Amino acid sequence: MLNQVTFIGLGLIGSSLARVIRAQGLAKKIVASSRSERTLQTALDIALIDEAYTDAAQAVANADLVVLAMPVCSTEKVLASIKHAVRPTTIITDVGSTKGNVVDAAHRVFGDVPSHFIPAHPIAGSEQSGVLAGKVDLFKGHKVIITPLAHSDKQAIQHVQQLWQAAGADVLTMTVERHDEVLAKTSHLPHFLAFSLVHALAKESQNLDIFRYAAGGFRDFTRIAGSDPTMWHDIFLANKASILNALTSFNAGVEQLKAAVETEDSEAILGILTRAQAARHHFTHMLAGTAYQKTMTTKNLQFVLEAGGTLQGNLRVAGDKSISHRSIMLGSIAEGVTEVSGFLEGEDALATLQAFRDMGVVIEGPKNGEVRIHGVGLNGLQAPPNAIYCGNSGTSMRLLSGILAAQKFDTVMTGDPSLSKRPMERIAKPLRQMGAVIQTTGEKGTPPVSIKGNQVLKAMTYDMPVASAQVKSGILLAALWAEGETVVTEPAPTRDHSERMLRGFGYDVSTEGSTIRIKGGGKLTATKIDVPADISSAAFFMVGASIAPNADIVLEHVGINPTRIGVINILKAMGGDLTIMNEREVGGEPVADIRVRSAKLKGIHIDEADVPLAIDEFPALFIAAACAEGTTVLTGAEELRVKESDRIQVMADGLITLGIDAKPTPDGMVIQGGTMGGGKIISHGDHRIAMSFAIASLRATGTIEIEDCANVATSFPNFVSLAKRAGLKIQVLEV
Ligand SMILES: O=C(O)C1=C[C@@H](OP(=O)(O)O)[C@@H](O)[C@H](O)C1
Ligand SMILES: C=C(OP(=O)(O)O)C(=O)O
Repeated sequence: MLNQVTFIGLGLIGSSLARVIRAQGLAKKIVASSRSERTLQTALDIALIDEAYTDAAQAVANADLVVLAMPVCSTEKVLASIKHAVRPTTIITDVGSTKGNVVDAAHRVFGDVPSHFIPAHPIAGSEQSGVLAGKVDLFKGHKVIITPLAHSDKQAIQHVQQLWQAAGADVLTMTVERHDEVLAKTSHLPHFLAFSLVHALAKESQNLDIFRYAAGGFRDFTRIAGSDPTMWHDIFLANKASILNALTSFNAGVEQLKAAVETEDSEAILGILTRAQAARHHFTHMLAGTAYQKTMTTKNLQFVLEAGGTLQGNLRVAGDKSISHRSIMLGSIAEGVTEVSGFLEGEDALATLQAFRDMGVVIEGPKNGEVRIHGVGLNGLQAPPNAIYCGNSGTSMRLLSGILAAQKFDTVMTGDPSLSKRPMERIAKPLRQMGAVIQTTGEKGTPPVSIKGNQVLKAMTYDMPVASAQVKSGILLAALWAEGETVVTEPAPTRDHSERMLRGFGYDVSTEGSTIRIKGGGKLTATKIDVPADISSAAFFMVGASIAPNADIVLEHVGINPTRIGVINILKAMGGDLTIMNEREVGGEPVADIRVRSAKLKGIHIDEADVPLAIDEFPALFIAAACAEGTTVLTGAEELRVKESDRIQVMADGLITLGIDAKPTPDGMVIQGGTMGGGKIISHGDHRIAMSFAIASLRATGTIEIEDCANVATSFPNFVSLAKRAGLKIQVLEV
């Protein structure tokens, strides 16, 4: 609690902060000084302040904290006028949108910037101005940037931080220079453009008509041209250099789009628009704190499942994740336009899509699962502007490694905290053998992965030590650019979507037993891809319908590639009632509708040959085992320990919480079937753990709460709505 806070200036920002201080009783006395007597009188009338002065020096005399909240260009004058009136311990802060000129002003007035002067900038506002426009919640959830100097007083910094935190703001610090450069682009340039667009239109003779017919686009684009002219006049001058720089690069962008329109270059126009649209969506995600940027926010989703319920009806689950990733990758390096339908609009596949957009590929959509990829050929990828962010997706990072190893440019790939713990040497090592220069991080060889461009790759013969489709695919992709024939042998069959899809793009790949051969130097020709529903997503419903009483569902258009059907084999071996119907082939991949009804499951020793064919389905299958009569034993599945979470440990922990006797082993688990109660499950941000325990509720006797479920959007974004429609008693809470 401060004795006295003094505001110099009491417009929108100052009066909003005064309201926060008043509402929370942070100061005994609020004093203000303003050039406008009317403002001061109004503030006194509404009891926002206790004392008012037109003379700033008088207002600051007894202040512990002075907040400069007037237009930035007045800073020097105001500081000069209060210089001798403030105590040396008084903290002075400001709210200006530019920081360099404020610091310069302090420098000129005081000789050196006082250690108790802490510049700050709340990034909040509205086009309204004045003391009556202020709102107590104006800063809630907004960012406030503090730009302390090297010699700033630590305690003073802390006080200013606490003040803004009390206002509900998200406080961050950066240097003065960085602040001015960032704000020039994100705030000052848009205001500049809005003012100048409205001005240009208003000058035209038929302006009245133009404004009358102006639609939403005009409104959205120019809202901020209604902002306070004095304030913006000051900002434009105060941050002149950075704004002019930002304007120069903006102009270059305008010229580029103008040239594309002039020459009717559809490819270029679409390229600019789709990349802008994607960036804007990405930005919306960031603001909303949804899964793709989850690690940057504290937002978390919790699933709450009431016990009981059943599953009924026809369901088409989300598109196959593995095939969706590959459709973007191969489509991008093919010649011509590839059309994809049934694409999985989940965060993992979108991370791959974004990676290729970053490398200059024009990709339209996804819209209702449809994507059009304007392939650039094997030599057309361009250096991405930044590190490629793979989010939660191991498939993106390992397959991309193969492609990036063969490019002319250097790249770095990063991931979220889960992916950052996963092993990448398994792909880096064989790629090095082909001549790639690729570096993983730390003793465990995890992300970030750095790849040096401009290497000549050579074909190789490689016996894979782990049965991994990601490693196999990464190598096959690198082999497209390698001299000679690459030969890969796998220790057990893994999903062969890459091989099938390469053939679909007209590229010759041969498979004989466990050996795959591919020659470099060919070309891929664009094609059409129909992505089947993902058997890994369908698996939750297969298990759900098997364990729930009176269940009867049909899962439509599910991919039943023989390298993916472990879950069907295992459930059938446990006594599951599954019927495969309408088998057909779409674009080189077999699909079918699968009817699943309730069944009395029994425990089994899972055939190790089924392990790679059901590698992602074990979390769900463990739930089936918990509901089966007798013991289920899984061996040979140590790979589960290096997925999005340690799926052996995390599933065992969850099952034990629900009262099941589950014993983790180094390479699997032993589960005694029994009765599941309720409880709180920690999913460790692993989508498959979250969905598995959600379907467990169909047989549980108590409520199940599952923490950390936002990542379900990586592979199955509409899981909740589909599951609810089918009969799962699921609720989602934002916590
Ligand atoms: O190639 C693929 O699309 C995948 C391969 C598997 O990983 P591994 O190659 O690590 O077994 C699987 O777990 C992953 O979800 C998808
Ligand atoms: C392991 C998985 O995916 P990835 O390796 O692509 O993160 C999965 O989806 O279960």
